[in-house]
Amino acid sequence: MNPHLARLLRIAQQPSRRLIGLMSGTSLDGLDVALCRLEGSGAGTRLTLEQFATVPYADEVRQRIRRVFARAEVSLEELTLLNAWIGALHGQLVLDCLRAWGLRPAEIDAVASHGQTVYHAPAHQHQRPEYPLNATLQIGDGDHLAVRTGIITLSDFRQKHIAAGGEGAPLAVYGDYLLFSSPQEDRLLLNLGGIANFTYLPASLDAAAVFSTDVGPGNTLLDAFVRQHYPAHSYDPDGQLAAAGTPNAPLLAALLDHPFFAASLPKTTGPELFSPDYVRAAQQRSGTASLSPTDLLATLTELSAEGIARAAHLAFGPAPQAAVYSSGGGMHNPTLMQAIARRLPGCSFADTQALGVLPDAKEAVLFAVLANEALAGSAVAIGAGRQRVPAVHMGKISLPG
Ligand SMILES: Nc1ncnc2c1ncn2[C@@H]1O[C@H](COP(=O)(O)OP(=O)(O)OP(=O)(O)O)[C@@H](O)[C@H]1O
Ligand SMILES: CC(=O)N[C@H]1[C@@H]2OC[C@@H](O2)[C@@H](O)[C@@H]1O[C@H](C)C(=O)O
Repeated sequence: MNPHLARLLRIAQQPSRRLIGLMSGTSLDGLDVALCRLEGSGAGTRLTLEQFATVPYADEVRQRIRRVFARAEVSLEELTLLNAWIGALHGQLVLDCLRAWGLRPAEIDAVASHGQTVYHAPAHQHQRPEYPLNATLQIGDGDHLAVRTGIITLSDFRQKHIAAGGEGAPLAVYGDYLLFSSPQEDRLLLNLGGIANFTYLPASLDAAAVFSTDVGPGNTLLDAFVRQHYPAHSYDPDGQLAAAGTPNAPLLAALLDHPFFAASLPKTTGPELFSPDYVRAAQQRSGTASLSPTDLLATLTELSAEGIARAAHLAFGPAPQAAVYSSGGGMHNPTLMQAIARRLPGCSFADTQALGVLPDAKEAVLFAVLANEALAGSAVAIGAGRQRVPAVHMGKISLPG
């Protein structure tokens, strides 16, 4: 037998696994690296986050990704080169983290790599009748990562979700359901990333009622306009710029005038829709093109909060009551968090540290959990009807030799 397959079999049969989860999101701020010990699988999963680091991307890396990120037409050569280059880069960053943590690659059972989303195209968003399907693309090839590190690598998780009828996202629902369900309270796990999304976990523990959905922009529009108007910054530090401005009601109304916000749940989206052009078009329609940068940022902050509230109202009625646990970089933005809390007065707010998982690590941890399920779990059956979540194992397996 191929010795790598024999090792894979041993890893799958072990009572626990040491996995590294990797996530690079829409903010392009860097690679999240989570070293996890996972015991058991499924609802019996016990997670220990042993190490976590966000390795910042050099500007050159961010600039290269931006050449192909969320654009309908790109250089195929650039995309081809980036796919291999990012796979090898992520492999090198894993080796750098292991060295800093005093660990050898042989001490890691597998790497679970999300890669870098470059384009997300659910059918309701691309609306091309000749392609009646959902699609998404993450680059950062798993074989390059496996060969560079010498570690078995699982990657490209979203394709199986789509092949089984999903939109390829949010995948958080699997990890949230396995790690954070509680009979004590209804919970909303709210991720404030470039795109905001939440997972509903009922206190009833009824798996059929569990779902996860994107809700609209999180940080992506805020970041884009901060970079444009305040080149020394890549985001609105602590929401101070937005706090100095005044939300503009006509612009907010124009920004919210899109079918996405009223579309039934679950749904996904991305910067392909919520782009700077989306904002500029809304400014033209509402006659607010000359808005001051702080008023624009104040309005975009309200947009992110309103998208979250409207999805919560769609799901739970006019007065949602749940325990909200936030994660993602947007939770560090007090102006955004206050705008959300104002719209959900019946909810309590904490972050996922209260549930034992570092908020900034949560997405990288998710991919370690997904890999653990692929290696040692059984397909998780969640949701029902339109909110049915594909009960599949996810991740392509790359052997290092
Ligand atoms: N102190 C802060 N004040 C305001 N915003 C912040 C702060 N810290 C982080 N952020 C926001 O969080 C973003 C990074 O968070 P995160 O890593 O969750 O984004 P992401 O990787 O794009 O997430 P996702 O993959 O879910 O899209 C930053 O770009 C910024 O918008
Ligand atoms: C296509 C894609 O990369 N989507 C991301 C994005 O970032 C946040 C939100 O949109 C979420 O749907 C998803 O990532 C998280 C990890 C998810 O799949 O749950």
